[in-house]
Amino acid sequence: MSEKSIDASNMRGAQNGVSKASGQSLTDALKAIEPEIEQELASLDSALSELQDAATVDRISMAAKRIPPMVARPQSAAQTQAVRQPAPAPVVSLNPKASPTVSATPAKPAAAARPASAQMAAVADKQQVRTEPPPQAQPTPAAKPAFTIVEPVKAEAAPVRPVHEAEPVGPAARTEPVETKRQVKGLVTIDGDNGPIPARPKPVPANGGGGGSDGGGPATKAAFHQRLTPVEFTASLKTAVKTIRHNLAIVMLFTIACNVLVLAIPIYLFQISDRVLTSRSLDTLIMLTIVIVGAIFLQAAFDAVRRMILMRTAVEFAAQLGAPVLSAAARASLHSNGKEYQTLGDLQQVRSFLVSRTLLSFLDAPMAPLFVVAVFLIHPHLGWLVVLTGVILLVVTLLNQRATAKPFGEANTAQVKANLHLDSMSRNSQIINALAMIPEAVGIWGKDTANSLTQQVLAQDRNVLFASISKAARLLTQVAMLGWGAYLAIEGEITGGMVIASSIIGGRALAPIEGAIEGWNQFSQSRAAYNRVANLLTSSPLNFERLKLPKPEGRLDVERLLYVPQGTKRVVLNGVTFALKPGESLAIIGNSGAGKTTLGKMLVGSILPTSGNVRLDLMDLRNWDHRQFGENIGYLPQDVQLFPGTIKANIARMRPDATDAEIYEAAKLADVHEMIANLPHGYETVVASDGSPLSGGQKQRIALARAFFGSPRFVVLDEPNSNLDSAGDMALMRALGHAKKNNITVVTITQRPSLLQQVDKVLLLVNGTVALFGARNEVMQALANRGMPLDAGTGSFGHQQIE
Ligand SMILES: Nc1ncnc2c1ncn2[C@@H]1O[C@H](COP(=O)(O)OP(=O)(O)OP(=O)(O)O)[C@@H](O)[C@H]1O
Repeated sequence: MSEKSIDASNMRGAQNGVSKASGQSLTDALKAIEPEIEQELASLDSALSELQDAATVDRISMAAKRIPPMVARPQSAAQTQAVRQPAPAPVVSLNPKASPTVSATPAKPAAAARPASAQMAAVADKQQVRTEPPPQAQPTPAAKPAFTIVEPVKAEAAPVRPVHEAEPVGPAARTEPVETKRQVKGLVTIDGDNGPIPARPKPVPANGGGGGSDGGGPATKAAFHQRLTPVEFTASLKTAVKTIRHNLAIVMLFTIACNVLVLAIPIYLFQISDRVLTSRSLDTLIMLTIVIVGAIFLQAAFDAVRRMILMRTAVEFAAQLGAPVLSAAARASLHSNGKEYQTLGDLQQVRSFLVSRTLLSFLDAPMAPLFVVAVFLIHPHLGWLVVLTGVILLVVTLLNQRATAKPFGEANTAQVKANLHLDSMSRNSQIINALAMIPEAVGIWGKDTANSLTQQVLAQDRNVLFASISKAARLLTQVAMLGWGAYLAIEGEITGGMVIASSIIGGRALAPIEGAIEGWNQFSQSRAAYNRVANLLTSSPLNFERLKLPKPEGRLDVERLLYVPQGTKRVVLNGVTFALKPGESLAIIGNSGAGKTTLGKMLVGSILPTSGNVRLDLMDLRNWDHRQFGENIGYLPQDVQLFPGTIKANIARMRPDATDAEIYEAAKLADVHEMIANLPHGYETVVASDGSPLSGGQKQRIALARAFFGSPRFVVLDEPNSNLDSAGDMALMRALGHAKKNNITVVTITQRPSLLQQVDKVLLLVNGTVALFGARNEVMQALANRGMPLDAGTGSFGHQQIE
């Protein structure tokens, strides 16, 4: 092609009367680059033939065979997902270090399978031709493709990654795992999803149960629970406090040095007035100035170092206690309105105090006696003046503390309430907007905020008043020292320089006390914040280690449950007693307000009974290791909430170590795999905090899969079909059937008689007491005998008749 164009250009040149000389030089130039062009053509030919070779079926299967050792080994969820994700393969092909084998070869089979993906594959191929030198397109040894797989694993390190991000290159790569999964032993395939899911070796269940997670423990440890990490909040607190103490000790050394160097200025003044001015010695002045300049630099450096240490101490304090405080708050909020979460704000408060000017004043305060001694050395009268003012300032400090502690405390309480309202507003933003409740919501928040601000103004007024008194006292003292010093100078007891120096040193002695008074508010708030942090950490029930137990079988014993909510006299549950064998299923029925949800919460330990016990495998729920218990049960609450993140992360209870196989298993068990597969992004669909883009029924079904994640032995489902259509209802029935097959003990709270077909036993709750309990048929017969057949479809279980 190049040669032809060269000839043509020559011909055109001749025809147009272009000068011979210029036509000749062009031909010469083109001839000169001819070898290079030929070489380029040869290499392109070679590259094309390589690509044709690479597209053979043999190469595809070779590529596929290389995958198993990589994907079958235990990996984190993010890693396994990365292997499954389609996007990275072409990315690898653009990497000059990586073998192009895996990305290039599937392009042609993909074209057959999915026309749309063929275009993408072609793009990938073109990129390959442009960017990959031919020698690297050769088939590589088995170790090379390992790199091509590991590469995307790194790229997939981010935990949540919607699949649409990968779409431009996705389809070409999607065909690759399809080929792979047919040949790879030990891989599970999600139909309709993007690729193979690596299976993780399952621990052998001690009781022949459904297997799955036993709390993250290795298979060799049979069914015994392994804690992820020991929980020791008290130890974390001690470590953090130790760090602060240690760093404060170092800061104190720098503070002492700083304060000693501060004396340089009064000494300089004293020397100038009493020595330099009298002797008129320029040399002395220069020497003194050099010394004072050095001292000032040194003091500034020491001051900077101590501030830097304090800043790092504050960061370390927050870093060490952040996770423990959040964990303890999450646990403590179980029995309250969630105000414990604000303890994270307390941590912030302590952190701010650690870098505040107030703390520096507190640290400077112990050095005050040094300055007082210095003033005493100048003249005892002046020393006593400073001591007297110091005492006055201490009294002012105490009065300030008394006058401000209460309003500051009240301001803080009101602020906590306002923050809780804010939190609830953010959670209920949809309803607030739909019902135009913004003015009311803002009003409630405004009331507490106004209370907080009123108290703060009151406290700050008092604080400012006392701070002004202390400042005035200090300035008056300095004036008094100058006046009395002048008198003493007139009397010849001290020199003029001494008068000025003593005034400066006296001011320096009193400054930390004044600073402490000004920052008292911050100090008292930080002290209270620290106390709340310490209380939360030391009193957390997570601190107490429980015995490691085997994976439960699912036996449930409920004994004489009484529940009277705190602060009320209402008996919600009264003498509730029943038992279930492992694998048995129970439906709790009853009218609205009968106490079903309360009982359900009690069965999963989210509220504790006033008296009585709930036992799983004979062990009271209070005595189960909290983590182990949670891992072995499932719960679908009445009010379903999903976490912001992908569907797969939600099913996996946000556990980073969950494998795709476990997620798939839960989805299958809950019979929601088909529904998820029909979503445009399947398991990678990202759910927002309000649950969008899922419908209420879809959310409920995802939450059902979450309840079945990790092969739980005991599951409580509260109104699991309240949002379901008939298809969802059927899927739920099948899910209950799967649970039965897997020997899972299931308690279903329902108002709908249709679900009762799947259960072994039925419990009728009336006004918090067990009215009927027994085998399904017996209970139904008993109800029919009383003129309340369940199949009437009314959903009413008749309080009056039973009572
Ligand atoms: N913390 C509490 N403080 C006061 N009353 C409570 C508390 N918890 C539950 N109750 C009361 O206990 C009763 C039972 O509530 P529960 O939610 O368990 O009923 P339910 O049978 O699940 O009703 P529904 O079928 O409508 O969900 C209700 O009257 C409720 O007001």
